[in-house]
Amino acid sequence: MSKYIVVTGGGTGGHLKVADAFIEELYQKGFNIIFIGSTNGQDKLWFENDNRIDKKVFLDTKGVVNKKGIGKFLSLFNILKKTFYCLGIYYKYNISKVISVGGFSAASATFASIFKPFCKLFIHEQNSKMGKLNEITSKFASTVYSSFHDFSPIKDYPVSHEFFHKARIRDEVKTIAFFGGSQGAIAINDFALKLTPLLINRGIKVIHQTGKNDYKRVKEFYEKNDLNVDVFDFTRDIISKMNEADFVISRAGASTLWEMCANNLPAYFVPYKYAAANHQYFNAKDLESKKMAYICNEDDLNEKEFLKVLNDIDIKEISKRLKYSIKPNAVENIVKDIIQK
Ligand SMILES: CC(=O)N[C@H]1[C@@H](OP(=O)(O)OP(=O)(O)OC[C@H]2O[C@@H](n3ccc(=O)[nH]c3=O)[C@H](O)[C@@H]2O)O[C@H](CO)[C@@H](O)[C@@H]1O
Repeated sequence: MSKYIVVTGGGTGGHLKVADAFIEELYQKGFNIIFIGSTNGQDKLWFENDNRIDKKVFLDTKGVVNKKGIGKFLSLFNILKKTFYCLGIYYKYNISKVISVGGFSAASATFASIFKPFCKLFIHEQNSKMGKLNEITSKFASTVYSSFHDFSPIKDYPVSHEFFHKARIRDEVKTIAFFGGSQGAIAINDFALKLTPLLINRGIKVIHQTGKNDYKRVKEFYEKNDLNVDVFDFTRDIISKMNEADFVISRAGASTLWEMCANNLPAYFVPYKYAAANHQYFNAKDLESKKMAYICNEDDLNEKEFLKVLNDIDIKEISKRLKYSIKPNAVENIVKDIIQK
């Protein structure tokens, strides 16, 4: 068997974080890793200088789903062209297993795995609703892994061990964090600007991740109003921020959501309403229906309503329930399963 294995996919932090978990586990197991992503999105930022990866390929591909007419046709044609390029790589390195974490970055490498005889495709779907690419290619996959779907042989989500190691049951809300996901969320930032003065008045500490594009505006607001907030655009050390927080107002991207579960950190989710098939809402709904989270539509965000929740919340009970919502070692178990197949 070839010791080379392909990991593909990316675009946003949610996909890349899972790709990173696979890369680390495969690296620990002594595999030679080929990563295939895109020049568009954040793939290069995450993996261009990564020494665990033997070969990095960044293809000039873009998404197809939101395009129309000739634009859609050209994107599809480009993906097809790059599919043949990936096939060349698969033959050269005798690839027999491809792991896709989805996103448009994964398209060409995933199709190539379907075209190559005796090459097996494994998909990790992060969300409660399947992405378009995964929906199409899952029919050809050996196994599809998902934390939200019962067909998955392993339902735990690949979350770094440190979120489990540093988990703690919250018993009082002393610190509240605002998280906008890997790109930040203006709706959450706007809400933070209204809510933070009220929280600070109550003696609550505030942490705020704004995303790159809105950082300046938010930081200036806090400075101008003399509000002492731990504000940053993006951090590589999100675990420290999560660990310090007792309650979080957050987008419901899958990686963030499961990391908070692993850390036993209760959340008030504000799903991104334009996410494909409204998947962020359904990601959060799964937890809310088990009384492990709150959900608020971004158009309904209201400080008074939030403060009511804050007065009534049994933070300890929710935090305790979260402890049983996810188990560690998901990526180890998935990789073991892939190796056996
Ligand atoms: C707008 C959109 O379509 N977002 C999608 C994207 O979200 P997004 O890229 O925001 O993904 P997630 O919330 O799943 O993951 C973000 C990752 O970045 C990390 N992080 C975040 C902030 C920070 O300062 N530092 C840091 O390291 C988080 O800990 C997490 O691991 O992919 C997810 C997984 O497919 C989907 O569920 C989301 O719906």
